[in-house]
Amino acid sequence: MNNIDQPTILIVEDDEGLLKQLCWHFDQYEIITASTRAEALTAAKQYTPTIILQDLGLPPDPDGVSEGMKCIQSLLSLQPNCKILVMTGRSEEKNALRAIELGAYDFFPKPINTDTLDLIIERVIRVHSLEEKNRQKRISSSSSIPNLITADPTMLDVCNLVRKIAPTPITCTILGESGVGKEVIAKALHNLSERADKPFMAINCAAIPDNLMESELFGYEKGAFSGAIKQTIGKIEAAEGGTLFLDEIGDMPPSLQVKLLRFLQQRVIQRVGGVKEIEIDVRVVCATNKNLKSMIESGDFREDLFYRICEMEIDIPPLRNRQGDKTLLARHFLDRVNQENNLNIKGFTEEALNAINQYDWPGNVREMENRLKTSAIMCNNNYLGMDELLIEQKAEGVSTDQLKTLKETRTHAEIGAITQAIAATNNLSAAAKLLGISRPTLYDMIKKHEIPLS
Ligand SMILES: Nc1ncnc2c1ncn2[C@@H]1O[C@H](COP(=O)(O)OP(=O)(O)OP(=O)(O)O)[C@@H](O)[C@H]1O
Repeated sequence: MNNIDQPTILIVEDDEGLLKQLCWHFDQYEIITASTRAEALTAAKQYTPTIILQDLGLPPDPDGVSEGMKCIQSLLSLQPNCKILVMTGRSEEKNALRAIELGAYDFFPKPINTDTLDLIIERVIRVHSLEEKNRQKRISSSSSIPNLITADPTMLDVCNLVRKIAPTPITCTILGESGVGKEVIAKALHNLSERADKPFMAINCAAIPDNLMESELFGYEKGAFSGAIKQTIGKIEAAEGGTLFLDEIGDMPPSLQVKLLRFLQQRVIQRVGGVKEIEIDVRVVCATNKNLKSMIESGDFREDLFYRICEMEIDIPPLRNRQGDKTLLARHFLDRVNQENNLNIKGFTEEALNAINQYDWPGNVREMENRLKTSAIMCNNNYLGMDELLIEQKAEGVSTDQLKTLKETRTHAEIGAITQAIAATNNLSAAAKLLGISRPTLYDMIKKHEIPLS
């Protein structure tokens, strides 16, 4: 990724003499040059410049501004965070203002006064560096939950709830499809509580055979059954003082549901084969992707246990329903894979990013994490593309869950686009430009849809 303290400057200028002069003047920076829109786009993709100095008169319209304006728009849709400084002729103020409307950051007149240009560049570097730091801070602190990245309003509500109930002894059950981050939330409940320095013990009720589950949970005394060669404590006892996370609680065998209920009511256990009652102080957090209420109706889950473990339910939405999270998480995982494997993949191709946003991610965040890990390792280019991502693009057409009223569809699309633009730019002016609307209109829409800004 771009080093914000050592900026890269892309100069887009078709006048060779001026180009040389600028390169010579800015020899303390990393400079890339381009003399056409196509070259500028290729260079922007490859080097992610911080600043772009761009002439408005570019071929095939060197005496007009049409190509220059198009170049600004294309560069900004590719690199919404870069700062474009437009070079204009003395009498081109109107064009300069149009360029600013399109998203350019500033303009300066030709012939170039290098002292003025130096001042502008220094200011732009400072602003860009601050914005970049804020963007990074916002991503890591938006949820204020360690290891949980989100910008989705529903998820941010979940994070608020987690912070509120973490310090309490409430028994929570986290509901949601596989891979949505239920264990991340369970760990957050532990880490944000006073029990944080005590153990967090997780047990996956679906992964342990029924006949071993009781000894796994409650432990056993020596000689309790053949093979019990020494006294062994179970997960509940091992979690003493901390948190016990019962994952896939819907798979708990009925015989053990009674024993678990007794433990939750009396807070004592007996090891298998033992007679002594052992007092235990643990906070219990459960999770499931099953519908416990219908399991109660079919007689597969005890109603009394349900009420014990669901003093508070925390519902985690699937990734496909979260606004802005697909892009945010994809970038987060790509950064992580880059770091962990010493790679330097700069981002996604436009096609790949569209595919990431259109795909439903049935395996949720886990699927995305794994997919990006393998794709990045296969990637030999600067940008991760469709060849590595291997996501099938959705066929055109209307799925049943798209059959909403026109108003609902529009509202959903507006909220999604606004949240994504803000997540991508972390700057309301740039977001408005990216969306092709004015800043006041963006404010009105944020207010209308009650979109949170932090
Ligand atoms: N919001 C998030 N930000 C970053 N990483 C996340 C997020 N949510 C989930 N993950 C990562 O995705 C993976 C799956 O998350 P987790 O195990 O918590 O899901 P789960 O809902 O408990 O899955 P299962 O139901 O299969 O047990 C983990 O590696 C986790 O770190």
